[in-house]
Amino acid sequence: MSATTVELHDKEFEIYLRESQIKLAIEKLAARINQDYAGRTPLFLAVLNGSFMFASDLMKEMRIPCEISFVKLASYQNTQSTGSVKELVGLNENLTGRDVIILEDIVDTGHTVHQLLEKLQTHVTATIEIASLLLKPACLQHELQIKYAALSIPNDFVVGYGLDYNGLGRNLRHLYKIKEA
Ligand SMILES: O=P(O)(O)OC[C@H]1O[C@H](OP(=O)(O)OP(=O)(O)O)[C@H](O)[C@@H]1O
Ligand SMILES: Nc1nc2[nH]cnc2c(=O)[nH]1
Repeated sequence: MSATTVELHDKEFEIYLRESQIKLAIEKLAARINQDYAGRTPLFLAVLNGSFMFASDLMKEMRIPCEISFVKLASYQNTQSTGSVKELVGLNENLTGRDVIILEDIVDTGHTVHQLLEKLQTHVTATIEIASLLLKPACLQHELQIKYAALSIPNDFVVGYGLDYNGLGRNLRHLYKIKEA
């Protein structure tokens, strides 16, 4: 048993999706990918940090040959402008001709995946798709085709199962949503 509420920093969170529900959704998603990519060897690109737990559990369900690599969109201060721009780090693979599947823990506004897709445009992949554990359809601000979304959720801030609130909560085995004050 684990707690139905957790406190992280100054906020309280209540249980939202149990580990068993998350695992079931990942099994179903993996079954689709196993079927769709039969005869191919997809390369998963998992976006750190949040996706580490999802990536691990999804990989264990893959029954076809596949590879995984971890990338990160790191912020650095642009000296020319006030805004911060992101740099793609960790991409050491040759993506030419590969069937790439981006792995995200959550697609919220879609900014992250949109930026990542832009950065991957210079690579001549065979195919490129997005697989996300969580999708907040009401929050999307980009026209993105998220072919593989394990779970659609409302616009609540969630933590656990890899997702953090200011660094804490990634270790939680269930998913929690912020408690209304
Ligand atoms: O669709 P979006 O609005 O862009 O939000 C989704 C992104 O936000 C989180 O990453 P974050 O930048 O918090 O970094 P983290 O993975 O290290 O927690 C999450 O892991 C996604 O990458
Ligand atoms: N932890 C966490 N990170 C996010 N990034 C974008 N949306 C979310 C969310 O709901 N929770």
